[in-house]
Amino acid sequence: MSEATIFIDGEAGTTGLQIRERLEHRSDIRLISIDPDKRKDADERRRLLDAADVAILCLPDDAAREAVALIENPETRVIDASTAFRVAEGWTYGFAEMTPLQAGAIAGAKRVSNPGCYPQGFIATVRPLVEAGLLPADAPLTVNAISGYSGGGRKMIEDYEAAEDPAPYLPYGLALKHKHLPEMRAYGRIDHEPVFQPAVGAFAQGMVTTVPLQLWALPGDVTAKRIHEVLAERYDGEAFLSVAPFEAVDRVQALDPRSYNGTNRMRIHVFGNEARRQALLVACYDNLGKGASGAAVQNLNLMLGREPTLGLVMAA
Ligand SMILES: NC(=O)C1=CN([C@@H]2O[C@H](COP(=O)(O)OP(=O)(O)OC[C@H]3O[C@@H](n4cnc5c(N)ncnc54)[C@H](OP(=O)(O)O)[C@@H]3O)[C@@H](O)[C@H]2O)C=CC1
Ligand SMILES: CC(=O)N[C@@H](CCC(=O)OP(=O)(O)O)C(=O)O
Repeated sequence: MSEATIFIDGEAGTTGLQIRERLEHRSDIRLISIDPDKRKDADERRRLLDAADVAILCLPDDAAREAVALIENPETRVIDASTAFRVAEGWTYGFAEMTPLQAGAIAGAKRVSNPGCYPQGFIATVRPLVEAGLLPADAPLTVNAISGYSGGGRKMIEDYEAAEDPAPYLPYGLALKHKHLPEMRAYGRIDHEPVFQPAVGAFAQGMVTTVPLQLWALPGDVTAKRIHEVLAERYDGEAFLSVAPFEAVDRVQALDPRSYNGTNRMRIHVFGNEARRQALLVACYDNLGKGASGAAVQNLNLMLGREPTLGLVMAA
């Protein structure tokens, strides 16, 4: 197996560090690093970007745009963890399980945009239902979600860890214009952006997204059980995504947002009340794992033609 040269631009940040941890022991990869004093030096970054087979960008959006513009080597492939290119033309969305064809598209792509953490849970639960005709594309959808504070990067981590009594639950995104809305709409295959109500919790890492559905308002006779069947069938055999048996939570801890921390796993649950004709679609995963660094390594494996699970923790 030939060794691939990988440069992580932003390797000292939250996402970059976690990707580094997942790659540094691998014999099929040669990691090249920037001198910490030069990490914002454009010439040095260009040199390393051009030397890489794959550059993984773990930067704020503007710095990610700048990094892409710096690249001169036409052979350098890119995985960008930021929001900058998620709905941009010429970029492949790096959510491998999104459709049966997506992993193949990522494998052949030059530019891959890692998905946002929250959108993955939303897209994973909603898109198969739109494609199966259970949810009309113009359905008015809502997504409620909670993330650990590491989702806000180094600054939020420092703030939470310095706080004496941080709020256990803090809703935000109240202006309803969160940066994840365009990708939720585009890849959820829906006509309208959902009402997205995220919250940050006083725990470091882990995430739950919830999409409530008023089944009585949908055309046809959609049941929660049918929704569960469609999702279970869609993700059957996937290494990283599983669908729990219908309503199979007997302890509330099963939906602890931290339950998949350190792994690249996502677990989907469907709950329903058939009499009221309501359902809940829930996804539980690690915002820094499947939500960020794990997905980036999964995409890298696909791009390099490696075993998809290489270097990724599978069990919680
Ligand atoms: N945290 C999360 O859960 C997730 C994050 N992401 C995305 O990943 C990206 C990185 O986020 P995260 O790791 O959390 O952020 P951090 O703030 O933890 O890390 C960002 C890193 O980029 C460095 N940096 C900033 N500007 C430049 C520049 N101009 N040139 C070179 N390096 C620079 C920072 O250095 P310094 O601190 O010295 O400025 C820091 O090391 C973001 O776009 C975010 O949206 C994606 C999914 C989930
Ligand atoms: C808790 C928190 O602040 N989370 C971030 C989302 C994580 C992030 O910025 O990264 P991605 O867009 O790449 O997923 C936010 O809501 O802006």
